Amino acid sequence: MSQDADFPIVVEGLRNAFGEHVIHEDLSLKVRRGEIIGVVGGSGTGKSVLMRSIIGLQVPDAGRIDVLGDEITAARDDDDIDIRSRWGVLFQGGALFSTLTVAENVEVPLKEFYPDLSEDLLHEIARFKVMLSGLPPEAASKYPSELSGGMRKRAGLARALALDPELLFLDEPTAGLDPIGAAAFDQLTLELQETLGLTVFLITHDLDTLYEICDRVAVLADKRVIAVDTIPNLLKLDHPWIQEYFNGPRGRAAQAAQTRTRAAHKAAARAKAMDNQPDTGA
Ligand SMILES: Nc1ncnc2c1ncn2[C@@H]1O[C@H](COP(=O)(O)OP(=O)(O)OP(=O)(O)O)[C@@H](O)[C@H]1O
Repeated sequence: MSQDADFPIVVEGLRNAFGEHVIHEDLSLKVRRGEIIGVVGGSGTGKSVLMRSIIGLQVPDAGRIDVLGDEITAARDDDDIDIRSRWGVLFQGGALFSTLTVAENVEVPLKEFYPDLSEDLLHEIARFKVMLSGLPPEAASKYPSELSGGMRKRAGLARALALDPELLFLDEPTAGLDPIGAAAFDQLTLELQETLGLTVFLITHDLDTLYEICDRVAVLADKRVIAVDTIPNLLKLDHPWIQEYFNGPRGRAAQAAQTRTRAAHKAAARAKAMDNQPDTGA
């Protein structure tokens, strides 16, 4: 299999700086097809700048980025990136157009990439994406200001899914959500990844999200990705930030919560299996 089939995102030797302020130096990262990769790091370590570089919104000073086999860093401008329709992005805060309804927001990328679609088909696709994002049908005709924070995130997700992307970029999707809303959003992300076969690049500070749904976690520190691995393997590393992050009080609480969730799932599965046992009358 070719490299881009196995790794839809490949970043090599990336350098980003704003004036004297160097954000990334010789940063490399390979994202595997079909995984949910969590991207973590202290505030200001450049997680969003990395995402913006990958989707061509930030031109790096050096390095090479390939997405789905296309060299993003060779593109002259945004329109030169032919594969923009193959990814969807949920920016921090949703970045919805406030003067458009949720359905109209979802229709924006559809109209851009498929200008010949009929109005009826546009509406139908938008309604389907709204439903896929777990919003009630009536949300389609609402304006962003009429929605709760959690519903706005889902509306942003509906727009990110508009073009049936292969890659989904999520920038702090659970930030600002209550724990129940955050857990529901995590499960939605997992379901979408499993049913649509998405590769998900997920920037987060949310330890529960990392434990619950991420296959691997990339850690940004010292201007580069210092490790990419499963959480159990990251815990074996003795980097101070990794230890403080995953083994600090919040990290341990998230780990304990995951153990409890797994135990509850196992108990439920056992109970279900018992219910399905044939009744021998004994
Ligand atoms: N357009 C810009 N001009 C100048 N500096 C910028 C620009 N964009 C980002 N930066 C700086 O780059 C650094 C990394 O920013 P970025 O938003 O990627 O951090 P982050 O890791 O996503 O942080 P957080 O977790 O707080 O969201 C910050 O110091 C930020 O101020």
